[in-house]
Parts: sequence; structure tokens; C-alpha cells
Amino acid sequence: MLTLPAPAKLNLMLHILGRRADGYHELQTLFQFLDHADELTFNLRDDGEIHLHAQLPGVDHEHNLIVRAARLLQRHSGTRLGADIHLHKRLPMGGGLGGGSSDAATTLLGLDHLWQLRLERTTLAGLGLSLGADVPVFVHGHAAFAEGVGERLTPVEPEEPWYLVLVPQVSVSTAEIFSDPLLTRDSPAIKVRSVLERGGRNDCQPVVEKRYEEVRNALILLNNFVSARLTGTGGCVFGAFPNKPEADRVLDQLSVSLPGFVAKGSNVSMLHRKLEALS
Ligand SMILES: C[C@](O)(CO)[C@H](O)COP(=O)(O)OP(=O)(O)OC[C@H]1O[C@@H](n2ccc(N)nc2=O)[C@H](O)[C@@H]1O
Ligand SMILES: Nc1ncnc2c1ncn2[C@@H]1O[C@H](COP(=O)(O)OP(=O)(O)OP(=O)(O)O)[C@@H](O)[C@H]1O
Repeated sequence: MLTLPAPAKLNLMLHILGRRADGYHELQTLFQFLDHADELTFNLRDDGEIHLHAQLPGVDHEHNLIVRAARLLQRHSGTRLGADIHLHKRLPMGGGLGGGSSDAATTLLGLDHLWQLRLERTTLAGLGLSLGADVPVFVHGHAAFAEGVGERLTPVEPEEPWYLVLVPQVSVSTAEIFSDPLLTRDSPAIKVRSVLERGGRNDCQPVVEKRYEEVRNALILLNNFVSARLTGTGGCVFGAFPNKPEADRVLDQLSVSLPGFVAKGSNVSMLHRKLEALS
């Protein structure tokens, strides 16, 4: 039995540079992980079956990214082994925290370990990219500046503050935000150094604020205490604090209005810290 975390990510900034012929967007984004995670447990099966013992609203078994990742790895490796997989879901779906992508990455790394495949990280990241643009960063497990459609990664070491994340009760479809005619797609490319020194913005934020009153309100609430921003295509919003007690104090005041949580930012994902301890 193997139990592994599938941590959340934040997009500390997200600039949209353009749109490719296939509809995907060229972007620049800064990823950092949170010490807040789903939990997956893998048990070996020798009959080649993949069974996920969890039901997510609106996602059937074969479409769950965990099952898709497991089958992809089976096909790629030719293994005759299978797995029973249990999921403890903590990350909100459609929250911009990358929960589905992170579950997929943890499945690729977890089953690679359980099935003793010893594939290269770059191979697993390549398989992951076919499941979603955010999967490779979770496979590599280091905070990164991402370019292209999100697959070209440069490892970075931003500060690791405590974050307060508010969870508006909406599920935002990434495809819906990327297809909005009001989305600006003309941000100039910038250098990673400039992002680390001066930060950036989230180009999706104005579109998401316009479409979702709940997100607008969450930003107003959090902006009373700290500079608040949307992660990914939302709907979660976050602010940074120098220590946990300050973040907890603000959460105490805001939790009457909205659910949220406090978590440490980390440049090495919880998943990779756990895998390191196993080897
Ligand atoms: C915006 C981010 O959340 C930033 O972290 C991600 O790049 C989105 O990653 P993801 O959820 O893994 O996205 P995918 O499942 O690959 O794509 C969902 C949908 O978002 C749009 N999409 C996604 C990534 C990208 N660079 N351009 C896009 O236009 C496409 O319409 C796609 O159909
Ligand atoms: N294991 C899974 N966990 C969550 N969502 C899943 C999973 N498998 C498939 N999905 C589908 O993927 C969609 C996106 O889920 P996810 O939690 O990754 O959203 P997100 O945090 O907004 O992602 P991102 O920031 O990458 O856009 C869900 O609405 C769901 O339909």
C-alpha cells in the first residue's frame, strides 16, 4: 500500500500572450505549490484492473483523470499489473488549484513506484501533458515559471509565505474562460527575472470577476486585509501573509462569509518530499 499527497498549486501571476491555431493559449505563469492536498492510496492488483473507489460529482469512472492517468501508464509501459485506488478529495473542483491535474500527476508517480517501472520524470511529464496543461509541473514538483501552453518550465525559488485561500462556491470551467471574447490575449512576453522582482497580474481575473459575482465578492472581502488575486481561471482567490497566525486571524474573520483555508507555499511539492523520504 502506498499513500501519497496530490497538492494544490497557485498561479502567482498569469499572463496571456496569444492564441494558437489549435485554440490553446500561449501564456506565462508562475506556479507555486501549497501544503494542502488530496490524498491517494494505491494497492497493487495482479489482474491488470484499475479501480478507483471514489465518486466525484459530474465525473464518471473512466473520465476521472486518475483512471485516465493509470490507463495511460499501463499502455505506455505494457505492464500487466493494476491497482485499487482510494481518493480523499480535499481540493475544490474548478477552483483553479489544479486538483484534477495534481491527482493525475500523483497517479503517474505513484504507479510508477508501485509497478517498479522507474520511468524518467520527463517521460511521465510528457504522458501527463496529454491529460492537461498543468500536469507536467506537478510531475516535476518544483515551483516554476511556465511558458508555451504551460509545458515549458523553468524552476524558480520565490519566497514561501503563508497563503489564505478563499473558496467561492462556484465551479469555473477553464475552457469557458479561455473562450470568452473579452479575455485579453496580448500581454507582452516578460523575463522570469522581472516576474520574480516585480510580480505580475492574472489576465483571466477581469473576465472571471465579470461572470461570477461570488468571485468578485471574495476579492473585495480579502482585499480589505491583503492584496488579493485569482489563481488560474478561478474561482479561488488568495493573499500572502508573512506568518500563519496573521493568516489564521484573517481567516477567522472571513470564514463567517466564505469557506477558506490557510496553507504554506512551498517550492518543493509535498508529493516529492514524500517520495524522497520513501527512496
Ligand atoms: C490556466 C491554467 O489553470 C494555469 O495553471 C492551466 O494552464 C489550465 O490547465 P488545465 O486545467 O490542465 O487545462 P487543460 O485541461 O489542458 O485545458 C482546459 C481548456 O483550457 C483551455 N486552455 C488551457 C491551457 C492553455 N494554455 N490554453 C487554453 O486555451 C482550452 O480551451 C482547454 O480545452
Ligand atoms: N480526479 C479529479 N479531480 C478533480 N477533477 C477532475 C478529476 N478528474 C476529472 N476531473 C474534471 O476536471 C475538472 C477540473 O478539475 P480541477 O479540480 O483540476 O479544476 P481546477 O482546479 O480549476 O483546474 P485548473 O486550475 O487546472 O484549471 C473538474 O471539473 C472535473 O470535471
